[in-house]
Amino acid sequence: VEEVRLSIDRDTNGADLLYGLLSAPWLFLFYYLFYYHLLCISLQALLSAYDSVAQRDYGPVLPPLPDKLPDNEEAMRIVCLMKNKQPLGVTIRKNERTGNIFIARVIHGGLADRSGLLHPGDKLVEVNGQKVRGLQPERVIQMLVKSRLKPLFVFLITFPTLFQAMVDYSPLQDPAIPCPDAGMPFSKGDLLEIVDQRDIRWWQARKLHSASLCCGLIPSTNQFRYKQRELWWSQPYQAHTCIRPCICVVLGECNSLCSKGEEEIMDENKCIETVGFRYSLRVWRRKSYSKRKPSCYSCGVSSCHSTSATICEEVLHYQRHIDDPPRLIVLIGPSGVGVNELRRRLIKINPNTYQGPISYTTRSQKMGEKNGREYHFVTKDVFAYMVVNHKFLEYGEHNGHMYGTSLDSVKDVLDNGKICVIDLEPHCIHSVRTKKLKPYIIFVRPPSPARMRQTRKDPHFLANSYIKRCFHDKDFEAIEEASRTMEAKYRQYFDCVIVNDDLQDSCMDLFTAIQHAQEEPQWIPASWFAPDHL
Ligand SMILES: Nc1ncnc2c1ncn2[C@@H]1O[C@H](COP(=O)(O)OP(=O)(O)OP(=O)(O)O)[C@@H](O)[C@H]1O
Repeated sequence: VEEVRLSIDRDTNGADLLYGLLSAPWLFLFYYLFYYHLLCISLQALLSAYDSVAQRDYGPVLPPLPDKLPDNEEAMRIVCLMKNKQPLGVTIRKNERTGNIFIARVIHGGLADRSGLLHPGDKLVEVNGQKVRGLQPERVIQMLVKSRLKPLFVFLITFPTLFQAMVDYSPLQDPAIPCPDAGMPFSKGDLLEIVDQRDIRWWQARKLHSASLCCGLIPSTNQFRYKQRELWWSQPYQAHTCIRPCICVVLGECNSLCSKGEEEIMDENKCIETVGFRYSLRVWRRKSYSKRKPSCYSCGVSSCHSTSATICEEVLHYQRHIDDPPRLIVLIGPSGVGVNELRRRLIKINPNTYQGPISYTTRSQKMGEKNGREYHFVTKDVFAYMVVNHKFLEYGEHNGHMYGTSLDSVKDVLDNGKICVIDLEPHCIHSVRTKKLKPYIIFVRPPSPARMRQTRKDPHFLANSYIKRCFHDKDFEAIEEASRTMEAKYRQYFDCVIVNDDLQDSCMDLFTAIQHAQEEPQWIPASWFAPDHL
């Protein structure tokens, strides 16, 4: 200001004055400093903006995991879907008993289908952090629909599809397999996870509970059927050795207990104390084995069931609910191994928990017997009517009289809340493998013939046993042979195997197995389970 006043006093030209002022070095320095400062500020702002952008987490904020997680972590998934106007394309089902919500169907071509993230059978746990258990399906659908144009987080548990092998398979002996080394051998009863079913002839699977996590090729159901047809046509010239399916057998084929006179078997009349046991039926069975004649009475339902036409059967993990009826306990074993002795002891020790079904017979009622206690006494016509109407799980003839175990008598026991324990011929297994009965099948295996000789001929034991039966030495080899044959053909159906060596130990094993069957989760065919599960 001072400099400008002096210039005016000196009557200086205005333009010169302005020029002088603007070109003054101090002003230039001022501009320079000012712009430099501005530039620094801008750069700083730019860098801090960059930093904050770079540091910012643009990933989804996942809802916290629920407290109770299943042991199998692989089964859990959190799925994030961005919904547009299109419907999600899933239907929901609620298990009324447990309140669990499941995906029932994934509509082909819908959003869920195209995402590949949701599958039928998946259990929904949370939708956007909100628990869904117990909610009505309509409410869950609303929750799914609401999050249009916002990320939709679904916490779910998937159940891998598992199958149980129904045959033995050896790829190295299969001439049809494209690469034998890529094949996966398996045995009846193995649990398989089929990971790829796209190829019509060869699936890819891995074995559960196996040290190797690698997948291998196995024949598809189509390929298996084709092999079966080939096998059928090639008989008797050449048989496939790579697949050993379960082949339908006739009674007597696998039970080769050597001949035994009826006098060696305790007289039926002395067996009034065997109330409710199918003693006569067993006597009849033994007679049939000894004569080795195929019987047409062996089973009420066709024993040549379709499972022989499948390579594997889908299974699911099942935990019996407290309100479910108890599972049917089926004991299977070669004649003479001690199935009846074990069953009788179990029921005798705890008659309030275990019970056998009351059999039907056409023989006349004896003194001291009561209809519906020892047997249901019926006429031949009634019995024939029941046979025709598939009422029996198993039936047969002894001394001109018919004997049979009906499905209804088994249901009566189960409906009373008791655990029904039956013994059955293995080829009749299919008659009990139903959703309602959910049988737990225990195979009773003999110990070595030497141990059998020791235990079965012990006079002290015989004095205390319920059923007194004399064995010859050759019987023990026959029992072992029958057991081997039975196990080879039917082990895919066995849930548990008990070796009947020391009777006390075997009783404990049986008791533990039955408890396990009723209280612990088990693998059961998906067909016994699916409608409630979904
Ligand atoms: N662990 C055991 N130790 C010694 N003896 C046994 C044992 N288990 C069973 N027994 C005896 O073996 C004989 C045959 O048993 P049981 O009648 O129960 O056989 P099963 O398998 O029911 O045969 P079947 O179907 O032909 O009647 C009986 O005398 C029984 O007491």
